[in-house]
Amino acid sequence: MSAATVAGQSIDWATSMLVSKSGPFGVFSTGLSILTGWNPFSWNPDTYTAILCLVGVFAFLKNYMCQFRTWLEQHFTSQVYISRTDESYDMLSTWVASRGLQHSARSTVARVDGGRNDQEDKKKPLTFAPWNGSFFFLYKGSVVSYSTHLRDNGLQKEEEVVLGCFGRSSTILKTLLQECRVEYLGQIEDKTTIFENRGDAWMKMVTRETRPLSTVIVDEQKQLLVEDARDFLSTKTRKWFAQRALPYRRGYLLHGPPGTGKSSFSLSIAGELGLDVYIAHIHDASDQTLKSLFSKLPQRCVVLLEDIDAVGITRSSKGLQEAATTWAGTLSGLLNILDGVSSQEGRLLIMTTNHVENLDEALIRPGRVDLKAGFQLADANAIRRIFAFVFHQDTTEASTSRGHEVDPTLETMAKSFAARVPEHEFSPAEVISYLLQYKHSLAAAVENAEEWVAAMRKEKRDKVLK
Ligand SMILES: Nc1ncnc2c1ncn2[C@@H]1O[C@H](COP(=O)(O)OP(=O)(O)OP(=O)(O)O)[C@@H](O)[C@H]1O
Repeated sequence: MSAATVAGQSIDWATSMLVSKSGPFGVFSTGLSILTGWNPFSWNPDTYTAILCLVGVFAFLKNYMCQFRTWLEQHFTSQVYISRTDESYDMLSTWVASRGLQHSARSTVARVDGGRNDQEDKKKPLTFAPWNGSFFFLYKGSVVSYSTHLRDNGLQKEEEVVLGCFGRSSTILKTLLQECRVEYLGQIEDKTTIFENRGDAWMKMVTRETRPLSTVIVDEQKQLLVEDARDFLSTKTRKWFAQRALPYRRGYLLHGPPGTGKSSFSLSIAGELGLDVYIAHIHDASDQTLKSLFSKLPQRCVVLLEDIDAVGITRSSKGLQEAATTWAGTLSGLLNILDGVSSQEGRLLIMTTNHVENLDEALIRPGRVDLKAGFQLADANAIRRIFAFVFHQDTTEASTSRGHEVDPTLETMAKSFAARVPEHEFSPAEVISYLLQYKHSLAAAVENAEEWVAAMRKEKRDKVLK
């Protein structure tokens, strides 16, 4: 059949290409006519004209329909807006996911959930969240709409969720969000949530099991720091500060070589006191960004500024000096933020550094830093405790059967191991890393200790020579 016969019209060569059986549209038209019994290429021109008119009318009305929808929303529905960077977003999305509601959304965004890979068979689990569209669900008998879109906040585009319901009262939405909050708090109880800054917003990175303080091998002096923090957060102390109009803030400086447990200790303190941790990466933060970040901190939290020396704040004979650095902020700006009114009440600031001697006095003066704690390379006692700690699980059954007695064999081996590893030469992280190779063989860990020490010494010497 020729193209002209198919169309029933006299047509030019271009049209003939379109409708020719060998062309894509010809194949489409033939397929469509076989499947549905009607063939658009056999319609007369009036039909096309009518369709075009309808499309035109719809295009014309579309704007009015959008305006009408907005008007309806404004006058007959209520909304609650939830920003992606606010923790209420996590509360809502956890609630939505727990009920599988995200499957009602036609368009979803997939993410690998790095925070939930605690089960072996669930490596890199995927989570799906509603994205760029809307869906409806029933909540306590009310229809609730859930829609997401990108909101331009002037600096960047940010995901925003809009919850909506019919009527002028948003009570049902607030009840829903309260329920999300309660459920979320129940799920993160006994866990530590870690936030990091993305630009001037705090993003939840992970919620993980609280690390008990007993798993960080530190000397008795560090226990004083924990007690100080506990006392600071008590209601009595808060009132004491309020009565004297003193800024209710506390600052700690943890200093010492890499791998001695400064970060682990900070996270454990937060866990012990039931606080969330806010890690501020100040290297690429301008003064304005930092100010905005500090003003968004919740009351009662731990703010962690790691490797504070690395941003280029150095001591100088001329006083404050910002060394040649790529840091986007300034020392004076940072000091103002730490002292300033925008800095939230009830926050514990923990700064860590490998080079306390390089820090400017102004940064660590009392008021900004109230207590300092030095972390050292492992001494004999620490080496022995680390050994007992690492191999503790292998002997759990034995120690349980004897109550909570210390396993004498483990103790003897720990002492023997400590006698073979020199004091103040290796960090706890290095010792742990060595022991983990032998997690199923205590005896080999002790036997090969001297060999490991020799290899480590050589490696360190070679590094210095390079
Ligand atoms: N005192 C310690 N007790 C138990 N584990 C430790 C200790 N010190 C280090 N570790 C382990 O070593 C690893 C690194 O420790 P961590 O990051 O806390 O050290 P750090 O002093 O903060 O290092 P850096 O200065 O490089 O940031 C972690 O896995 C931690 O569990």
